[in-house]
Amino acid sequence: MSQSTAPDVSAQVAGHPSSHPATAAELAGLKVKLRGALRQFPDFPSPGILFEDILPIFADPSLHEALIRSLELHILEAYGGQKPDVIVGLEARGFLIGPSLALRLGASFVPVRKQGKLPGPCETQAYEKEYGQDFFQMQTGSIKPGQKVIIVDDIIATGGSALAGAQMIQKMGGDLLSFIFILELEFLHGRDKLPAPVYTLLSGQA
Ligand SMILES: O=P(O)(O)OC[C@H]1O[C@H](OP(=O)(O)OP(=O)(O)O)[C@H](O)[C@@H]1O
Ligand SMILES: Nc1ncnc2[nH]cnc12
Ligand SMILES: [Mg+2]
Repeated sequence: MSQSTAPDVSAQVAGHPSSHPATAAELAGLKVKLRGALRQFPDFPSPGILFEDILPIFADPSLHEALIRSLELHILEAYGGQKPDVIVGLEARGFLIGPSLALRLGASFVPVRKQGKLPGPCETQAYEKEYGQDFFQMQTGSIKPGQKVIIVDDIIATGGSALAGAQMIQKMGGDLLSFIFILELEFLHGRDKLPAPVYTLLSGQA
């Protein structure tokens, strides 16, 4: 098992933010570390797409820890020490981030899955992304009315995937606090179509 130097923040999330050792300098250092790990693959999965590969972050426990710590620092600062009730992750790469971030914060994790994977009654939402179309689903009732929700995913490109998640959460009465991504493809202006504040650790392909 890997060693983690991060403190247990579950108490600090509930407490006063000024007691947390969060600093802009710490976050800046973590971002530099994470930026250096990303890889790009031209023409994947189709011609003209420059694919941003975030998987090296998860291959290295210290980078993995840097990622979760960065997102945790942002949430602690953004919400004044209050924690969200639910972290929602978008299948598939959002599942790499969502559960560990939720655990760190003492929040629930709820998945958005591609159509046909979830049992029982579901909410369904069609969406378009940078290189295709698909349908997302959530189990009906997986978000309770009034719950404070943050959506996490690896990348925001056109914003279509994240918008679909937001639409299902809002249909169930969730209070969507924000969207959090590792990387933003700024030239696609995806954040402009999203109905809550957007935070991205890194920007790319401006
Ligand atoms: O902002 P958008 O244009 O919607 O694109 C961003 C989405 O595209 C990718 O998911 P994809 O479904 O392609 O692959 P995955 O199943 O590996 O997450 C990426 O992980 C984001 O979820
Ligand atoms: N350029 C890109 N790289 C990786 N994932 C993506 N999802 C949508 N666009 C992407
Ligand atoms: Mg995805």
